Amino acid sequence: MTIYNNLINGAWTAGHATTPNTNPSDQADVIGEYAQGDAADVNAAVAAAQAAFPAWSTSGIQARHDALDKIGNEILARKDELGDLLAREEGKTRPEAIGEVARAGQIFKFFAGECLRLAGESIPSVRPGIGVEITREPIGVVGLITPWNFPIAIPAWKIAPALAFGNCVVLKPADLVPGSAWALADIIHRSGIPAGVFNLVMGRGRVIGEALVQHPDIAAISFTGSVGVGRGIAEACVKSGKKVQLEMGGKNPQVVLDDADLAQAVELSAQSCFYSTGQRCTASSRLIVTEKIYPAFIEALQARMAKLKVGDARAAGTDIGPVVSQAQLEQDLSYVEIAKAEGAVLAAGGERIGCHTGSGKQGFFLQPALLVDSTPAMRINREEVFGPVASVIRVRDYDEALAVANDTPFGLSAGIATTSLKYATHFKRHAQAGMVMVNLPTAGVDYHVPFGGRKGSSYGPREQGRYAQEFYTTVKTAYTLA
Ligand SMILES: NC(=O)C1=CN([C@@H]2O[C@H](COP(=O)(O)OP(=O)(O)OC[C@H]3O[C@@H](n4cnc5c(N)ncnc54)[C@H](O)[C@@H]3O)[C@@H](O)[C@H]2O)C=CC1
Ligand SMILES: O=Cc1ccc(S(=O)(=O)O)cc1
Repeated sequence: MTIYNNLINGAWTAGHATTPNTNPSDQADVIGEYAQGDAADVNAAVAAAQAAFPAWSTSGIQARHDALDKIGNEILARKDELGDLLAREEGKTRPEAIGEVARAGQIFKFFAGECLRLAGESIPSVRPGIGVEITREPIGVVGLITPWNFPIAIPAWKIAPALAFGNCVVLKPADLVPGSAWALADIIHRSGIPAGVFNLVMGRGRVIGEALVQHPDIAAISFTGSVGVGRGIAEACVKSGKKVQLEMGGKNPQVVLDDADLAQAVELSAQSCFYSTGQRCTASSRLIVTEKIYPAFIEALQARMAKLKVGDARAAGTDIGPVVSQAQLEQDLSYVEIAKAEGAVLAAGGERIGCHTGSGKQGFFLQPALLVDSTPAMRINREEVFGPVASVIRVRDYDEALAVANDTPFGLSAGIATTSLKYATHFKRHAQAGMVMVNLPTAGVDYHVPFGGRKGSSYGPREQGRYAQEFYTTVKTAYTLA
């Protein structure tokens, strides 16, 4: 079995132990053994990054552009192979996984361009004879902590802006999916960037993640994952004066109005609730449907769900791959039971199934679940499930739909299906979410525009696009006597 080590100061370094990376479509398939680091590895990685920072932060923008562009090109050239690895370790279908890898490549190429576009301002002083310049500088060594649901795109969308703006990086990928992060680290390592600028430390969140968050030489932490862990990280960062950026959960509403195009509303709901096995922070999990279209919508959605093919992530024709892990499968199933106990009616799916390939593979397969007649106060409508489980709430009209959509502690993404310009315009302005979709699934975002939410979903500056510079740079104001 191949052993994949950590990357510290430009050298592949063994951890104190290794963990098998297994395939959620088939637990008998072990992809490799991945290093488990410890606090000493974090200390070594941070020290290497600190040492590399003075040269990298003042290196020319052409050199940084060229390195990021080269990384992006290799990712794109290898998207099929890397996509297959991603589907194997995380359980997205192969086309979804290849799409995610392509996104990662495009992100590196976008931020290669951003190296050249970072600009300052020159402003006259209120005092005659003085010039004022406002510039952006790198912040130092950044700790990046990433989740399992986008094993290459989320590392990419944190690493690329960090490096573009002259920071050094220690990446701690999710314990469940180290393979794609390791492959990305290998590409970055071979791109020619100096030793120590980028470091990879794999291992447990409680060990590696906490050591990064507590480290005095880490200037900033960017985290994507669960609300509980995110809040703890924010508290620790505020205490120690670190900059912090969090992307956490969602309970994204999809409103369907009486005047919606029924076929379009059903398709976008099926896509955003169930594709990628519902394991996207942008997935919709609450379908808020006005009363006249409700019966036809439920019937058509059930018919659409009956056509979804659940199976091995890498098999041709699979629509919905496995749930990522046994623990996540148990969480999904338990929410179906909680919803039923609270009075919702299971109208489709919701049970664990064997693999459709008939090969006897031991995977975590769940038939996508639809719960109808649910009410806003039920736990299924308040807590993030993070699986292919959707609940439907019947409402009278647009006003009630908007109120229910906003009645959540989260605010990442919100969607509306309507043919009315009036309601679409009103919803765009009044939905309490960082991202709003009209006649589109709540999931499915571009890589070159800001990504992030409100309320309990996000904290700190936005990720992605040119807005990423807000987190990965610090502003300097310089006064010069002419
Ligand atoms: N919003 C999102 O994109 C995501 C949300 N989730 C939610 O979180 C739930 C649990 O999934 P997990 O993978 O366990 O998420 P998690 O929040 O535990 O893990 C995310 C990352 O944080 C690290 N981590 C864990 N504990 C840490 C700590 N004390 N200090 C620093 N870093 C730590 C993990 O190793 C991983 O790299 C899911 O069921 C889902 O509801 C999970 C993944 C992504
Ligand atoms: O990388 C994070 C990420 C990527 C894609 C999406 S979406 O499925 O397009 O909404 C969400 C998060």
